[in-house]
Amino acid sequence: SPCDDRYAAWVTDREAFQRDDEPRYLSGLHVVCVWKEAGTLRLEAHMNGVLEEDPVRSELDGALSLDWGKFRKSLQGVLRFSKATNEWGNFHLKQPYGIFSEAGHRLSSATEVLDAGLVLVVEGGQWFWPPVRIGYVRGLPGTPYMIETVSVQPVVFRVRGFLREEECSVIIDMAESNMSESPVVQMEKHYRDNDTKDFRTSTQARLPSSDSSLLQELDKRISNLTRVDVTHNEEVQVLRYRLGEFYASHTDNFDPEYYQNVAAWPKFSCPEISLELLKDFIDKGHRNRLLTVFWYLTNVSKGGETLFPRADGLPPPEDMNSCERGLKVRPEVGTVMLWYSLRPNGNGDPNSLHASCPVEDGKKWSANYWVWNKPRDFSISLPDADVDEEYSGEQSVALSTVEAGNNVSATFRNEHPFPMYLFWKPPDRAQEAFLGEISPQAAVSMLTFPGHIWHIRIGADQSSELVTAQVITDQPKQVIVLSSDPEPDVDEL
Ligand SMILES: O=C(O)CCC(=O)C(=O)O
Ligand SMILES: [Fe+2]
Repeated sequence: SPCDDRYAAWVTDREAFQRDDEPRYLSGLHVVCVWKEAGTLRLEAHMNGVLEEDPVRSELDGALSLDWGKFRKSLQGVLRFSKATNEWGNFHLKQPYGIFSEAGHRLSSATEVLDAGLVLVVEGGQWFWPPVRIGYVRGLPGTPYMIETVSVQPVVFRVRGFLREEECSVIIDMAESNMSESPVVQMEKHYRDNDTKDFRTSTQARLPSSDSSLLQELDKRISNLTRVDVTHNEEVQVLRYRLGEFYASHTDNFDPEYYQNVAAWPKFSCPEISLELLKDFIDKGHRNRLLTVFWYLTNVSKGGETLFPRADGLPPPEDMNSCERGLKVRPEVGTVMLWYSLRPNGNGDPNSLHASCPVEDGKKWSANYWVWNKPRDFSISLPDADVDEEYSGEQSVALSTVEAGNNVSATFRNEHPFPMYLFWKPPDRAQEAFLGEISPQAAVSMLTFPGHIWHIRIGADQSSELVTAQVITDQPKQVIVLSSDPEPDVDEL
């Protein structure tokens, strides 16, 4: 198909799925190529985000390109998904599926789909970054940020240097005078035998964006990262953990199974949400937290890691307070993590379980930035996709994009007999992003942008000796060979 050389950035390696207790694919995210040939629309679809030897192929009547509603219906037919792929019933509350270009634009006509050629179809209705594989790094178009995959199940990314250190201190200052005990909406399953204090001991403050131009700017920066509109986010929740404080393993989304009898709960531990609202506010599961952008506002010298106990294919932990097993992410000031609590099909992802390990030295400041799959304003109801085939989606997100074609593929080849270490140097940031080792006689490729600066060092930390700094030019494919210049041998002269 005409998309053959574009698939690689959008499909995830089958080997990257480490769990043997669930399917090795991304449920509900389909990578689809659409093109016109002699008046017919041709389609090739790699279902559920993995490259298939035998992709779904189909032809549609060319006239469909004039009728968005029928086009959507036919595309859904070819991809053979139905609203029933969602596990919570009440399908009229499920949101219509979304069709996006590679740049993350929500498409709203068949002409746009044909122009895009390659599209991502997301059953859950909102953009979803495919993880591709652990260690995969992609540049966020139009920005200096690099998105690094740190886990595939759950889907977790890291973006270093996303917040400036000065921004982090301003946020801490804003929060410091407003700290209160962190509320926990305890799952019904747990509330009987758990006291909130055994579950979470940090303190928190909510900061409304309306109070701060910095927070408004961050709303935009984050929406550009998530490709989800700013109307979907909660007020940021700043967290402070002092020595020994922690948060046991939990998921950030709400599983409706656990919230069926809210009014009957003897103790309701989240004063922010009124009882009457709670049942409705999740639309019986269809209105939910989609993802978390987690901000590290300080470094932590010991402990305080964010733990994903089910990463690396691990079984569900028996002890929600244990920090023994799992993927541990070390807080670094200015870094943000992005993880998805829902799968692309809109269902909850139990692998997204995570915790904050106890701080063992100093203090940890961080923040939750929760993004929902639907707008937070309950008065905005999305149309029922069954009756509204004309649905063109919510308003498109304002993205600071350059054309996807401005990506540069840079290959660093190490011809030395020892490993070298690759760092990306964000503009106006002191902290560099460590992006991996290049073994002797090996090469590493990165998606990057003209003007990006890469540092090659002899050790894996930023204080080790700088061998060279490389500025990316605007050539689409660049090979940077790391070899020692032949030095004149003084003895022989
Ligand atoms: O502090 C962390 O690393 C995680 C905190 C968290 O998951 C939460 O507050 O929901
Ligand atoms: Fe959390």
